[in-house]
Amino acid sequence: MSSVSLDSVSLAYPGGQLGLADVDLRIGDGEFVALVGPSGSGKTTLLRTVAGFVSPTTGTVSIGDAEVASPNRSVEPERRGLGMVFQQHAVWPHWNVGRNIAYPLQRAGVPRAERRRRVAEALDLVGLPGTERRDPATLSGGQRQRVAIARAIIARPRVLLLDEALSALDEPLRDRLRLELRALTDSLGLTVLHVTHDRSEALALADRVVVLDGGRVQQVGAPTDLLDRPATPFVARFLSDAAIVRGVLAPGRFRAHGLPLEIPLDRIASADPRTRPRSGEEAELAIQPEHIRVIPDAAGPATVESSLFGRSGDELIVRWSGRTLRSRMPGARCSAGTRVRVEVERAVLFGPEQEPGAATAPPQEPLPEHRASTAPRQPLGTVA
Ligand SMILES: Nc1ncnc2c1ncn2[C@@H]1O[C@H](COP(=O)(O)OP(=O)(O)OP(=O)(O)O)[C@@H](O)[C@H]1O
Repeated sequence: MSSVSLDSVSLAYPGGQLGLADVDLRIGDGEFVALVGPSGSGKTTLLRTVAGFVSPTTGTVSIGDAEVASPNRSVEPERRGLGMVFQQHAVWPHWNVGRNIAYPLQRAGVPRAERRRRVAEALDLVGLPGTERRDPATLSGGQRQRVAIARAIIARPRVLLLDEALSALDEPLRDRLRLELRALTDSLGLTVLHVTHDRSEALALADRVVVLDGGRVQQVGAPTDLLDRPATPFVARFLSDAAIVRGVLAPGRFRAHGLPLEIPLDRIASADPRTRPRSGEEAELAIQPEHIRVIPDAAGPATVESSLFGRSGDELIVRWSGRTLRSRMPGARCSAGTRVRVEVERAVLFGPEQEPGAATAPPQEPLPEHRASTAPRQPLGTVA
């Protein structure tokens, strides 16, 4: 039995904007699933559709065995057996911690003594024992999010919906709460649907990650599958900052267009062996920054344009034949201005049909991780 299912769900907002397009998704009992995608890709819409705040235009939503939404019928959010945590305004400031957490039980008519016992139990679970009488204003941001989590789980929901629930917190608190959240949801056997703009968080926390774009599911898979076998250049670019290089398959090698780069086929995996292009055919390669080796060489054809310090190795932006490439290889240390040569250790091959239109219209959105960095603003991995 699936805990949450969406079958052919589409949703158009009253103004005509497309929120979701033909989404099929099955989330198993006790599974932790993260939803990621660029801004406007439909993450919040999908979560709100499961929650019951919006209704699908076509298709159905089921929780457990019960169909909770279809175009002509919608079960109210509070009758869907869900817990929810949002990024902000999650705790009512005029109520003390205990009353905040007890609210769902109070609405359900649970007697006072039972409410007290369960509030204490929930506070224990989120690591805030004995704080029932505290004013939320006296809590830190992380403690307030723990209160919100306690309130979300107190009614023993079947499914927990998290909308950027950790995003407002600073590192390293966010990191710690991530670990605690995963341990808590595992111990309670909760099914979790977690919306986040943070790709690393999604990959770190989830059993499976759903990548959305334009309201459509682009790929669903375990984190390692998505990184090793992205279904489309978009997924490789979005999740891994992969450079997308177009070229042609020659005997035994891939030859790039507009870049003096040839890669032997034994370093290239196929995204989908059924559609692997043949020799002489046009193709696209996705190359992750972790697989681009930059070697200092005074006679090299490329230059390190910028270098950001990273714990395990520098993050380098390399200018080569009019293109920029990103390299993030463990152990690499290289300063800006260094002449280098570039080697590709691994790449994933796509036939042209795996992303129609990609060859002529690469997405222009900067990668989220680098919005605030000193790296160049143009998207990496697209031919200049
Ligand atoms: N209330 C609304 N009325 C009209 N259009 C909406 C509404 N909410 C969302 N949309 C549109 O639906 C699409 C999906 O939006 P949604 O908020 O689900 O994306 P998202 O992936 O959560 O984005 P973000 O990461 O920016 O929060 C967008 O085109 C958006 O403009």
